Amino acid sequence: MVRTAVAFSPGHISGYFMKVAGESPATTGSLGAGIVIEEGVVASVSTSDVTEVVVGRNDEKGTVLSETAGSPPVEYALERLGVNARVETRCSLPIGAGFGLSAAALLASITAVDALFDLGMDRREIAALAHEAEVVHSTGLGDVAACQGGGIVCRTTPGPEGEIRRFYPEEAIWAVSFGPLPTPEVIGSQAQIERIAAAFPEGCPSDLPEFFRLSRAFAGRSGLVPPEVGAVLAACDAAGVRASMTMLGRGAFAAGDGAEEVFSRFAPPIPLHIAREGFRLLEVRA
Ligand SMILES: Nc1ncnc2c1ncn2[C@@H]1O[C@H](COP(=O)(O)OP(=O)(O)O)[C@@H](O)[C@H]1O
Ligand SMILES: CC(C)(COP(=O)(O)O)[C@@H](O)C(=O)O
Repeated sequence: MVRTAVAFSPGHISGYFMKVAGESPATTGSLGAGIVIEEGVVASVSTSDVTEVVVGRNDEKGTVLSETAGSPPVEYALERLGVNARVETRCSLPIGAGFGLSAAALLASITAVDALFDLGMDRREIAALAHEAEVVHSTGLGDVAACQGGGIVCRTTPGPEGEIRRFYPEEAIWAVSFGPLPTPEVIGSQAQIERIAAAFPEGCPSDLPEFFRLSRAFAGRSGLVPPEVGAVLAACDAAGVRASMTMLGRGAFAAGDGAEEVFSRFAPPIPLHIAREGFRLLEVRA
């Protein structure tokens, strides 16, 4: 009989980050700040003789936009756990566009695998394996650490066990996306990593306006802002809207009145919500 476990993880938009290279994946990661968003990934994991991962994307109404086979980081995690399963991930945000969906897919999938196979993993073990898979595949450095909880997150030491501060503003967040920016190409380049480190701001933001100020200063100095994102940010400046670039994706995010209107001049604005909680199991069904 096929059994299925379903789990969810929020996504995460980095406003700014800096890579910290350790001797192992566990000690490698990033420092930085970002927003954990309720728009994440649901993973349904079912018993199966062979491992198969299907990556699905829906619109807000549930209509399937795309379905592709395979996810190297998720397959890596299953292999490390020594299990075979059918994994189906569902998200609505675009993949590879700076919304931390690789980390969300890993956290949701591992949480569901743990429940399905009664592996007895605790939250720290689930996060440690998700982080390892992210680092090994260069798909992320700090998103797993962030998605252990909700809110606006500031990470001052690397890894899921690092120092993390959170606060929970009520503001609505908006995003626009012009497509992916391959994370491995950026975090795998020494020149880019050095420039990013030089742009990294000191300290943690104490409120949302300060988070946007620090993120925006970082984006400007990082050399990562493509022209189409630069145009959106300039329009936000002109309208007095707090905004910055989604790291690492070709897009922007913003808060407050006016954000939706300014973004709608460039691409369909995507409404986002600041998450209150991190990854979690939803159900196990026979
Ligand atoms: N929803 C998802 N389900 C399964 N795997 C995913 C998902 N999103 C991303 N991945 C994996 O991560 C890779 C992209 O990583 P990355 O560029 O860091 O994406 P993101 O910016 O969305 O975190 C994809 O090629 C895929 O292997
Ligand atoms: C910015 C990034 C290195 C990648 O983020 P994403 O493209 O969303 O996977 C993130 O993991 C971080 O360390 O802050």
